[in-house]
Amino acid sequence: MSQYETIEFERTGNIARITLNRPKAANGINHVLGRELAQVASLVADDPELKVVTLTGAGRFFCAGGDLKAMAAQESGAGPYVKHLADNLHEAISSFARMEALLIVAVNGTAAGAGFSLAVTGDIVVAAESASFTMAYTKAGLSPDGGASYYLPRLIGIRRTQELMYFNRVLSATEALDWNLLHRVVPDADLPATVDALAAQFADGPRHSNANVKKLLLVSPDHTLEEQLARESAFISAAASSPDGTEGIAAFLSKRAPKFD
Ligand SMILES: CC(C)(COP(=O)(O)OP(=O)(O)OC[C@H]1O[C@@H](n2cnc3c(N)ncnc32)[C@H](O)[C@@H]1OP(=O)(O)O)[C@@H](O)C(=O)NCCC(=O)NCCSC(=O)/C=C1/CC=CC=CO1
Repeated sequence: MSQYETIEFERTGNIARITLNRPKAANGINHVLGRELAQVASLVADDPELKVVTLTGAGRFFCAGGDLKAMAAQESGAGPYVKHLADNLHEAISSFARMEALLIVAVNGTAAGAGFSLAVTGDIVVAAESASFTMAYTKAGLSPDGGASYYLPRLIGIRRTQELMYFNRVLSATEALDWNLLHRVVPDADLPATVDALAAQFADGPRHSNANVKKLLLVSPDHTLEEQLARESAFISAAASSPDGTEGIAAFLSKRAPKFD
């Protein structure tokens, strides 16, 4: 039996799989899901063996964002409840962003509000053809959270971010791909196999090198060229003497595929 009420969690070798599991509520984030997501994100972020974490939703939704029914049920106003949700969601997003393992997000259906924000935090983001994306926050009289105001301007620029946040435009998966929000769109039936293949590919890959890429890209927009050059230099020189670097270079010279730990 799962240790979580609203999340399925499975770990096989160096791959962990997280599934948001409130399908009857469109995998909306209530206080339990928010808390459990923060817990599971911290668990995977602290696991030094993991190379890949996958994240998807059960049923026909990826995640419809904050649970609006639970918000409406708060007798003395939804503010404190939403603060609690946002704190947990933000803890989870920060853990995913800082962890060395790669986060592969499989967007299996609608991603709305905080569900959209969560989806784009992935290092690799793959969507089913039928998936759709909408910010939805201002339509519900709320404002963005989940890092949307951080990631979206960096990914798609201010004008497109405004289009999503002010107009609540709904993007199809193909449009989201064209807008640089995703890496791949695949037929719905192929999503699980595609994600498994990507997870296996990165599970065989160089953990340290991929973690360096992740760390470099996360801070890049806030650094000067010289700061970033200094960081690149420190990272690549450490990588060159690491087991991954030693194996990668040796494999090239002996004309064979590298075998990373
Ligand atoms: C576009 C939709 C997501 C899907 O539309 P559709 O396919 O037509 O399906 P529906 O019939 O509308 O929905 C299926 C059932 O799911 C329930 N549901 C959907 N979204 C939510 C939700 N956000 N909260 C609670 N329940 C939800 C829906 O009522 C149906 O159940 P019943 O048949 O029993 O009624 C569409 O549903 C939609 O637009 N949903 C709202 C999207 C939205 O506004 N999301 C919230 C944005 S704000 C936000 O995310 C904020 C926070 C705050 C802080 C921290 C953390 C999280 O989020």
